[in-house]
Amino acid sequence: MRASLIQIGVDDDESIDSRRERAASLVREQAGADLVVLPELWTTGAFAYESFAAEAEPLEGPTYEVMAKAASDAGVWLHAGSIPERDPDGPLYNTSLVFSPDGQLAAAYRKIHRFGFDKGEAVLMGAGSSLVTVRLPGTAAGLATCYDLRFPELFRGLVDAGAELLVIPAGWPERRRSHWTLLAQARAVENQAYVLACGTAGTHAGVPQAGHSIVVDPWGEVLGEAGAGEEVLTVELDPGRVSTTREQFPALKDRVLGLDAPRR
Ligand SMILES: NC(=O)CCC(=O)C(=O)O
Repeated sequence: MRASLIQIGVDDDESIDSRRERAASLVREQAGADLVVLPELWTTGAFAYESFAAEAEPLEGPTYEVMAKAASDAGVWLHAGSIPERDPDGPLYNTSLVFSPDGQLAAAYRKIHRFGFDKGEAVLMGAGSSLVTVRLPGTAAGLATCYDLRFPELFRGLVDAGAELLVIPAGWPERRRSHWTLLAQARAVENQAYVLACGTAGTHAGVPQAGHSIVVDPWGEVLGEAGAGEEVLTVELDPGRVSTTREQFPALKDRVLGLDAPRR
């Protein structure tokens, strides 16, 4: 299985329309890959809080249309990263879209853990409440977004639902790059799953981005890591390695659930 992570540059001096077209061209260039991944909120930038409301789109808005066509033109499974979604009956959401190679929406995931503590995304967007997995040929992917990476219980839920690939679009800042790499490897090792974590390059809203998109195998080995700039990271995965790793080193079977709370 060939996966290509498009670590697109998100800079304030490029219009969203231009970046959308450029992203679609980059997806088309990945024809021959099995799975293509874009990052979190790559239209606005994950930290461009002041533009979320103005640039939010309905689920089936312009990014959906362009990405559905790009997926079918390239004949790939496309995790199109996330968009600021405007729910007609509710708040904004940070919503990831996955398209099948015929351009049909296969899954949508609303980010559960919103970043910013009491500011930014945490107050501007609503929180998703549902885990999402999507069947891919010969495997299953679990979806998470950026700050979700810090919450291991979410990934355990995805593994319990059958996920073997954990796909994480992000807009992770350079300031905390060491956490990004460490957490991506930790999620892979503890869940004995592939981690595909795709970030952005460039600087938007004054926040330099880490880049360094990374693919980690179920043993925790880094299969590929991008640099800081715009780049397409392509790796070969063997989904069968998830079950062999889980059989040969069956730590997941030793989980102990429902522990008693400490006595006071
Ligand atoms: N967009 C995000 O979720 C940023 C997360 C982040 O910066 C962090 O967890 O650190």
